[in-house]
Amino acid sequence: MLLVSHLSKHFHDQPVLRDISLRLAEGEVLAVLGRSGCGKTTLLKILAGLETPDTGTLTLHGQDLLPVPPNERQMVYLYQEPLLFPHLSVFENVAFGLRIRKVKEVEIKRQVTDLLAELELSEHAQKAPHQLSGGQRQRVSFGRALIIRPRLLLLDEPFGNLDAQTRTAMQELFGRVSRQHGITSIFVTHDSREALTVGSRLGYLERGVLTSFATVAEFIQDPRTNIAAELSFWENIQRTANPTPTPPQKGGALVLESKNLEN
Ligand SMILES: Nc1ncnc2c1ncn2[C@@H]1O[C@H](COP(=O)(O)OP(=O)(O)OP(=O)(O)O)[C@@H](O)[C@H]1O
Repeated sequence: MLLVSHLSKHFHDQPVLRDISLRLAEGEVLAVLGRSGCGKTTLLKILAGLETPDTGTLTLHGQDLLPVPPNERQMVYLYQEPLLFPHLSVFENVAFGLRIRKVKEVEIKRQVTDLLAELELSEHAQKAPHQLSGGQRQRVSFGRALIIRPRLLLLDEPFGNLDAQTRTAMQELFGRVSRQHGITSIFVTHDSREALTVGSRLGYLERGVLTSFATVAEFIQDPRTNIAAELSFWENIQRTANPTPTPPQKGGALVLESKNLEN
């Protein structure tokens, strides 16, 4: 369980996070939607230990995180550019976290092979990162994170550089694999559709203030998410493209209608 209480952060005299509190149970994915500059990255950096808050507390499974250095927090922070070792194969990139933990060779082979299959990367196992597409590199980076079973996965617009179709496929894959592995994560995004696809919990960050939504319906109806406006835009387009055919009417009915109008 992650507990964030009354977290605030200023840069110089600019408030960037204001009194943020949240609670995330194990296995939940909190999707945080927000526009550019709202403080999403700063929130993730504080969780990862890369920035310190001015005020507030952070606990993970009851442990106070603030004194814990980033490399001991057992979190992984993924962002748009996948960080891979260029000289290692896909297999060895994913295996890396197990090798430094001195896991036995036979176990490494089993875990990495299984995970590569889940991430649809088996046929690319021996390739170097430069021989992969952007979506494949991002899947390797996800595999590197999953293999060490992080206590918290932090994702900062991880699919932002991918084309729309690859992005949709990655969102589905992320949702499926993180559910299977029971990974607790915070996923920040500009894209409301992405938030709805990946999030089991939903939040909106605006000028450093986090709103948490109890239901998907609340999220959809909040005008800041822009979803209701977008739905009505598509409905209008559909109506224009496929106007409802006027039901065939008898002359009498039409006459009656025009009479009524005249009255
Ligand atoms: N190290 C820093 N020093 C000073 N100001 C900073 C620093 N880091 C971030 N900021 C400011 O804090 C605000 C929030 O930045 P942050 O990177 O958290 O935004 P974001 O929501 O992730 O935006 P984007 O989606 O564009 O990356 C911005 O106005 C930014 O200029």
